Amino acid sequence: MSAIIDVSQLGKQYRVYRKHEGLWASVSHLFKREYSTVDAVKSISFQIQEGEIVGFLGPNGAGKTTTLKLLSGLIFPSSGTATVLGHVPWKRENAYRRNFSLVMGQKNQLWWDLPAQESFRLHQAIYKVPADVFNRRLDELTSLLEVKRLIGQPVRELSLGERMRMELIASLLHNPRVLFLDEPTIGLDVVSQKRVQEFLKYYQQEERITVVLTSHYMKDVEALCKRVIIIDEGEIRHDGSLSDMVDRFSLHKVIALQFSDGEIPEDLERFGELLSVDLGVAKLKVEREQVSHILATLLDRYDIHDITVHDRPLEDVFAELFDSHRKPETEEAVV
Ligand SMILES: Nc1ncnc2c1ncn2[C@@H]1O[C@H](COP(=O)(O)OP(=O)(O)OP(=O)(O)O)[C@@H](O)[C@H]1O
Repeated sequence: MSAIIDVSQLGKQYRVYRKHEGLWASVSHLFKREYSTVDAVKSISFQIQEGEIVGFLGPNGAGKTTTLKLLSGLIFPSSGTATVLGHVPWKRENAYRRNFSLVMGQKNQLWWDLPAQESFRLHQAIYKVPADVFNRRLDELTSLLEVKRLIGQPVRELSLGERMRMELIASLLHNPRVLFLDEPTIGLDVVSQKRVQEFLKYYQQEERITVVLTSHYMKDVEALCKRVIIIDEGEIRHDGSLSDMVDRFSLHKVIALQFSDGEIPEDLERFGELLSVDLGVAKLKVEREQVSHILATLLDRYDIHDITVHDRPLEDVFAELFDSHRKPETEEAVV
């Protein structure tokens, strides 16, 4: 089976204007500008099969949005190739446009001052969706996302969560086969995040569409993605199952302990970092390779009522993985 998304050695460089400190430097650089290049994406390759939902993860500035923009044909690559549904995205063929959608959590595609239903009708016209199909899909999507009563209200009056749900509807009305989601739950409260996650899960399973999702919320990733591609500084660091990712990058585990006498021993920190003590349960962060040795020693040494070993939360695994890669921001971007 050929891949629905096939990316081969794709690269994107941006030209950035180098800014110098001080008035004299600013004036002289008005006449002689200095540029440098940023490798936003460096020769990445991956394939995604039809019906997969893949988390595309990485720290700020890793190259996620750039990759999604390339795959949506919004920008041209500097090197390499890609096809989505057999189309080269940056050729911007109509047949491709009709079959994918890009939703960016930080950008609106809906008209701010108009009710969402007006934007939906515009989409219907652009994508030439027949009236009966459009009405049926709109009815289905607005019920699933529980926003039926809001589609006549100007978008600017909606809450962030309601607006995001409208954005999703707009992106799905023409029944795309591939959906790129860039931070779809950014800024949403926990309840709205969960609603969006549940909708995406249901919709993706029902329609078997292919989804590439970037998110900094690990709850989104845990709820939706079996496979994750991790990108950092424009390069792919991991492509595989979420559980393999945790196994590979999580250097620590957490041991939760409850002592029979309810007391926390004073010397517990000699085994690892004491993360918390809550309702008589002590959580100890220990090196993964030491877990069995530490468990044996603890059981031997103390009278223990209950003991369990957990993986660290995904957020912590990521923070550990990417912590050392932050760069100071000294350059100003130009498009
Ligand atoms: N238009 C642009 N001009 C110059 N540099 C850019 C431009 N867009 C992105 N970059 C740079 O390319 C790199 C990758 O940016 P990108 O937006 O793809 O990262 P990201 O992984 O989506 O980050 P985030 O999680 O913060 O959204 C960054 O160093 C960024 O500063």
